[in-house]
Amino acid sequence: MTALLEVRQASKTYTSGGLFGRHVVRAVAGVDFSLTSERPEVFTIIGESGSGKSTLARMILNSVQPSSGSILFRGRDLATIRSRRDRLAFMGEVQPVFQNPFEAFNPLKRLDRYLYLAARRFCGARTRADVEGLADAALRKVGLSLAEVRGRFPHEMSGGQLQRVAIARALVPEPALVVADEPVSMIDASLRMTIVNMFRTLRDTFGVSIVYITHDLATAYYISDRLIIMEKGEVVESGPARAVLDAPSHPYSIKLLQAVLPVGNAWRDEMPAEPRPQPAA
Ligand SMILES: Nc1ncnc2c1ncn2[C@@H]1O[C@H](COP(=O)(O)OP(=O)(O)OP(=O)(O)O)[C@@H](O)[C@H]1O
Repeated sequence: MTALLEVRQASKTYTSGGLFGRHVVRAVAGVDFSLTSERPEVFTIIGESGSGKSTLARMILNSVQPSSGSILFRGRDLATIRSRRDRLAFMGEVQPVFQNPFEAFNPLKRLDRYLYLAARRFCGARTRADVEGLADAALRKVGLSLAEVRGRFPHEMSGGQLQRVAIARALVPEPALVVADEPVSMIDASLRMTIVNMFRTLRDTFGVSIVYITHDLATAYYISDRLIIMEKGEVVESGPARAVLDAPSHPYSIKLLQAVLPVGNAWRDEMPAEPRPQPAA
């Protein structure tokens, strides 16, 4: 069975500066992991700022090319995706969710337009009924509906609601994989769990695999099936989430965990009920 995603010895080096001040940064160094296509999971990439998480995420999304190594989606090397048609097909299967929902949307553009555009672009929807039906179905997966979002501008929503719309937009093409780069770090702390729980629902109810990128061990512990911990571009620890976080062995992971565990425990004990997706209209 072909893997959904394979990251094979992926590395990325950035070079900046001129002839005399050349500066080389090894952002990602020889990262290996794979996600099966048989069972959806939440795979988490943990690391502090500058550890290479976002670069790795961009390589998985095919917006940054590895300097060496390769990334395969359903067995196909992303480097071979060149035509517009192939790129659209790939983007329909692998969708991003970014950190800041306020930056993801133009403040002057109504939110429903983003969903309609995704329906036309990725699903080939042409009629108004089809476009609206797809938008509504995606919004219902995150506990919203088109009636609640139609005609509204970004400033009319809270950060948490906006991030749910951003997730809904990513869900329009029914992707197999969502790559979520720090999706809750800009969200009010009281709403974070709602978003994090949503990823669990996507996995369990809608069969979507999630690559969840975070520096936050508490949410990682709560939702991840497996994880890798990155430091300076390298994977320093990997495995089933609970096993790694309950008994970290690398000095960096131990340090990370000691810094946040008391908060994580308190938070875990106070988890709110999981939000339910709404049935289709
Ligand atoms: N386009 C670029 N040009 C040069 N260096 C870069 C570029 N993008 C990232 N880097 C460098 O690569 C390293 C890894 O950055 P990256 O953004 O992937 O880490 P991160 O773990 O996602 O950090 P953060 O959470 O702060 O975004 C950093 O040292 C960063 O400065």
